[in-house]
Amino acid sequence: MIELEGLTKRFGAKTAVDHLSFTVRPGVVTGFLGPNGAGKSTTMRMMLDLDNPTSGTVRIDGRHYRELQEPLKYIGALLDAKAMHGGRSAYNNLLCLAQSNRIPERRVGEVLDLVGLTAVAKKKSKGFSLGMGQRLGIASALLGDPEILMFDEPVNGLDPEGIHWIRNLMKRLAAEGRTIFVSSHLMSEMALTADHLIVIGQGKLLADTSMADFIQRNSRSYVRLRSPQQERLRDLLHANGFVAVEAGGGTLEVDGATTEKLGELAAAHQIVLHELSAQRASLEEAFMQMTAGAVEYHAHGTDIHGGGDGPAGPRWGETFEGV
Ligand SMILES: Nc1ncnc2c1ncn2[C@@H]1O[C@H](COP(=O)(O)OP(=O)(O)OP(=O)(O)O)[C@@H](O)[C@H]1O
Repeated sequence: MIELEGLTKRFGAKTAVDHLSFTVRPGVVTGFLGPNGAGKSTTMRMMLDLDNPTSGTVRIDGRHYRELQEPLKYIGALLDAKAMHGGRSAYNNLLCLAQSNRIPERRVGEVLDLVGLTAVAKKKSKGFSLGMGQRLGIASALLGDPEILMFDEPVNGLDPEGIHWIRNLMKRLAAEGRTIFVSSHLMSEMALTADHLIVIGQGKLLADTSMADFIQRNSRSYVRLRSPQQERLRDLLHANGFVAVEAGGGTLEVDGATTEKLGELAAAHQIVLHELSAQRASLEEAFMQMTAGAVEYHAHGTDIHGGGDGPAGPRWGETFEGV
């Protein structure tokens, strides 16, 4: 388990991480999401004691990272895949890490096998492709067989087979009861991997929620209609208090209505429908909507939604269930 309490990091006048408090629990994959510059890497670095917090604390199974003896046995991390010593072979890079954490040498072979690098184990890592470097970084994270694993943008540079592999690896590790914390700026990727989400924007916590709840709360649901009598249909909808927005391709979108209600209304007025479907915005859209507040805040430096007539949904600084 990883626990953050009031974690804050300032670089001069810039607050990169702003009073973050959340808990990363075992047994699930927790996605750590935020747009570029949101403060994800800085947070992860502080979790690993690579950066000092300005204030606040991080606890790894109740202890500060510095208090962990042989930390690789508690927490493994892939932060910067290029952090390896390029002049050393993949095997020797891992061996050095293993020796400094009293991990038996046979484990080096095991993790190289696990990440599919056995064939290039003796090659210098500076010649590795980005994807091979990522795999080597993942091997180093797994070396101590830790209960907690952190991955910063692990699919970067991986080919589709590699992406599939890392997704399954993270799920398998979580199913073994480990704590898996993975950052990404891609919601679509998280949708396929994470069970729980922590979303940050401009260093602040925007959401701490299960994936299912996140989708439920943040994605807009609407009905899409297409008709050869589009104008009549639109007038009819307006006359009945619905706001129908033209969405291209001859379709209309209506918020806050059911397909049953709209289908019956059209039928009662003998309007032919070629499409009547319930739609839900994608996770990517939900994420954009949520973090749009942070971007707007950045641009205006004031209350972004003024009179409250902005888009429905979460806003900058607003809290969510579980936050
Ligand atoms: N050493 C530093 N000195 C000054 N500012 C920094 C430093 N490290 C990070 N920052 C700033 O802090 C903010 C958060 O950066 P961070 O790299 O943690 O974000 P991120 O969410 O990981 O973004 P990305 O997805 O682009 O990696 C950014 O505005 C960044 O410019």
